[in-house]
Amino acid sequence: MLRQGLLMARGLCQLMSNKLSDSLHRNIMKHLNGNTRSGYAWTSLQNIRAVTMSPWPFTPSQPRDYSLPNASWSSEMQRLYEHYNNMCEMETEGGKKIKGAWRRLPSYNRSLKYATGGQCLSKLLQGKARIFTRNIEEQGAGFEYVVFINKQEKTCVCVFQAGHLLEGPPGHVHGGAIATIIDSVTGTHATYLSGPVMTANLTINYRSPIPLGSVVLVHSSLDKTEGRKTFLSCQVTNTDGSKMHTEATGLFVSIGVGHLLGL
Ligand SMILES: CCCCCCCCCCCCCC(=O)SCCNC(=O)CCNC(=O)[C@H](O)C(C)(C)COP(=O)(O)OP(=O)(O)OC[C@H]1O[C@@H](n2cnc3c(N)ncnc32)[C@H](O)[C@@H]1OP(=O)(O)O
Repeated sequence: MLRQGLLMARGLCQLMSNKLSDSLHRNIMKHLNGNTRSGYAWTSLQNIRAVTMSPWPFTPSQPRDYSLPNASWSSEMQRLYEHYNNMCEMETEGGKKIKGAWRRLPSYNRSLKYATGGQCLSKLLQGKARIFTRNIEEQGAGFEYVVFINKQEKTCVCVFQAGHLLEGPPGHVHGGAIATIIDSVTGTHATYLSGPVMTANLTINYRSPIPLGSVVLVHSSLDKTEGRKTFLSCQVTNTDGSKMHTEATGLFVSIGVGHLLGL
């Protein structure tokens, strides 16, 4: 019955032009919620989304959005995704916008390639380059994460599940991998607030180890901006906030395109 339902949903989606609206996506997810432990359900959901990205289903022109749920996500990861996603701005099927303070940021394996006006630049700058957090083929083996931004509060939260390839101390996440996710989240946050930036300084205090496979929250908040400089603070906690794993501060400096080209 589930299979039939999914096939029907896919057929319906194929009739729609261009892309699946976020609200419909959410509705399908709700529908599938009872089957979230099933890899089949998630894989099918992904296919539905991928197929509907393009009017012609066999040449998808849109990249994969790595921040959407996949079969490797634990129930805790998925619960938190749903929690923040339900607070995001939504569009009803009638096209009406429902206000929400949060916004989920899509995440591709090469942001530049898919950014407005970035296509040419992405060819100039190492065409084969890929963001390494989004470059591990096996789902769940590396960095599984989704970033939400709160537009009003200028804060950001990332739900992060650390896979088995990120081991440092036995059974725990490598400090470099923790630094990577902090840099990625605060860097994304700073870019959202200030446009193109580079990390000038990242100061990290590791307070308690993060078990491999666990889900943590990475919170980022704006401290201040001063000219080209954006200062952010970051905390990595367990999901109920009772344990501090890592604290960090970051300085991001705004750059022009010429800086990336070495001009
Ligand atoms: C919507 C969002 C989507 C986004 C998707 C993204 C996904 C990807 C996310 C992944 C994200 C990954 C992100 C990454 O991993 S970025 C990769 C790691 N970072 C780098 O490689 C950066 C290398 N450094 C540089 O390129 C330059 O030094 C920069 C650009 C940083 C500044 O060189 P620039 O010549 O341009 O500027 P300036 O030297 O005149 O300095 C300007 C001001 O800054 C102050 N200053 C400088 N450095 C420091 C310092 N260390 N501590 C304290 N202060 C410092 C300086 O005193 C001055 O202040 P003031 O005198 O004006 O007061």
